[in-house]
Amino acid sequence: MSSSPSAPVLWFSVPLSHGNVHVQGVSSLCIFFFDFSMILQQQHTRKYGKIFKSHFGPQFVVSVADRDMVAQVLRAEGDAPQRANMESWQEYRDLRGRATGLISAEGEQWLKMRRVLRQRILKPKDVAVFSGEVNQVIADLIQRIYILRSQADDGETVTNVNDLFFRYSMEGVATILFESRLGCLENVVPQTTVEYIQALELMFSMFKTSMYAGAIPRWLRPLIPKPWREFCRSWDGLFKFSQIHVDKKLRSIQCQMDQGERARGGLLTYLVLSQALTLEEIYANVTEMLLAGVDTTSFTLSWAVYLLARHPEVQQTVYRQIVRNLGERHVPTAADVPKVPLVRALLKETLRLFPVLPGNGRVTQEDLVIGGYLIPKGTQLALCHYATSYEDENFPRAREFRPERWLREDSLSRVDNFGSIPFGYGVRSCIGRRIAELEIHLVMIQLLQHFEIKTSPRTKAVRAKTHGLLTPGEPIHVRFVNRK
Ligand code: HEM
Repeated sequence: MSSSPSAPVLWFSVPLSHGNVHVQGVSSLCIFFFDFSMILQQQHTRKYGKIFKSHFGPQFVVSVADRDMVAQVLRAEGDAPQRANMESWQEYRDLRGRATGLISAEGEQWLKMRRVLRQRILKPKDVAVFSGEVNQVIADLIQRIYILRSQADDGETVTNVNDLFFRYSMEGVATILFESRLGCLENVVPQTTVEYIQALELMFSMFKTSMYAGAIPRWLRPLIPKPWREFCRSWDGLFKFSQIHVDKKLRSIQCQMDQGERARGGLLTYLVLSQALTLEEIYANVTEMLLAGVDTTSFTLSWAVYLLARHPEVQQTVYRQIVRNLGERHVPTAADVPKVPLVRALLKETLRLFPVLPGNGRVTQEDLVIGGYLIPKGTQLALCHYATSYEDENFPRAREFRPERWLREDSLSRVDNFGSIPFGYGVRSCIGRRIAELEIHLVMIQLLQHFEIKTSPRTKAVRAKTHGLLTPGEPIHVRFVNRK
């Protein structure tokens, strides 16, 4: 969009007038995607309006917390939108001679990889073929719930469900990405997987510190070496793990070919055989996808279970639809999901209330006029969809957990709603969305078929906190009670 001469120039701030821009001295951190604490999003939107400017050290960020303005920004995007500055990720990759993956790449490099990957995992029908593999993981998850319950005093409570769902999500996404099982849901988890989990934990535990490290000039690193060292160490661990599994697959494909067999398989086999990406690009992409696909899915599942336990009437309605349309024990596949629209609605409503990525980052690639303000090219934007998700204007009775609002027949629902875009929107939206949906839909159906999920005396009111991602502020404990 071209700049309008009459629009105030947001970048340099403007004298008070209608819709004046406020300069904030708060820390708006540009991390994984964009961590702009959900509390701050809401507080600042109330105080400063739906578009305001913040600064983090020398860096300025324009926050947009309005459904229509967010839609305007995302609809105006070019072919290769730029998310936010990923310099520290890039620097690590340069240092170790590694390639960038979808998250960290920009421009032509990103476009090339996205074109390849989107052919295989972007559409629901592409991932529907993984239903069988995901169901095997779900069978192990349910077994694990029986084991954990049997160890509880009341024979029903599972403590810290996120630990369980973390293992499920990791196993599920790895089954699809590596075409092999990792053993996360077994009693004794293999050592390489334990090491990966440690690297992942390290990555998240010092996320903010490491990003400060990225923002600190290099010459200061000798004085404060730890954050950068840890950042590199965690990436080393993540890359090492992916490389082990990709190489294993390579060897097995080679073996098949040596025996004159045609190698068949899923995503990884396709990537290897098509040679559309270099081997380094394959390592980088599976590393970044695994990183992006585990906590996001597990936190969402933890919240969904928490909400269902606290809203038994909603749970009962969803369960009744499952029994009516699929049966009590039918093992669902992707083809069954449209028959239970309340399960889809449950996921949308969970992500509206607890969007695991509460905001999203973009760098404008052209001058834009948003809300009457000129936003010059190169400005960093924070799209605050946590704030818009809680607006009554976008979602009537927004604080209530009402999955049915997402059903077409619901009188309060609104189609094409940019108020809640937990997977982003457009050409740079989440490439793993369909994988996450498959994993969550199928597991929610089966969990509800097997168990009634109930609060236990240990279930507290859990608040969300931001820690790079929006996470439960404390462990969630619930009872998994056998269905009669
Ligand atoms: C509930 C689960 C998930 C949520 C809420 C989620 C959300 C998001 C969001 C908001 C973005 C940024 C989109 C944008 O900038 O417009 C994103 C990007 C991305 N996600 Fe997810 N995600 C989830 C699961 C997954 C899974 C399972 C995978 C991999 C298998 C994955 C891989 C990625 C990748 C690679 C990107 C970067 C895409 C690009 O830049 O082209 N995500 N995700």
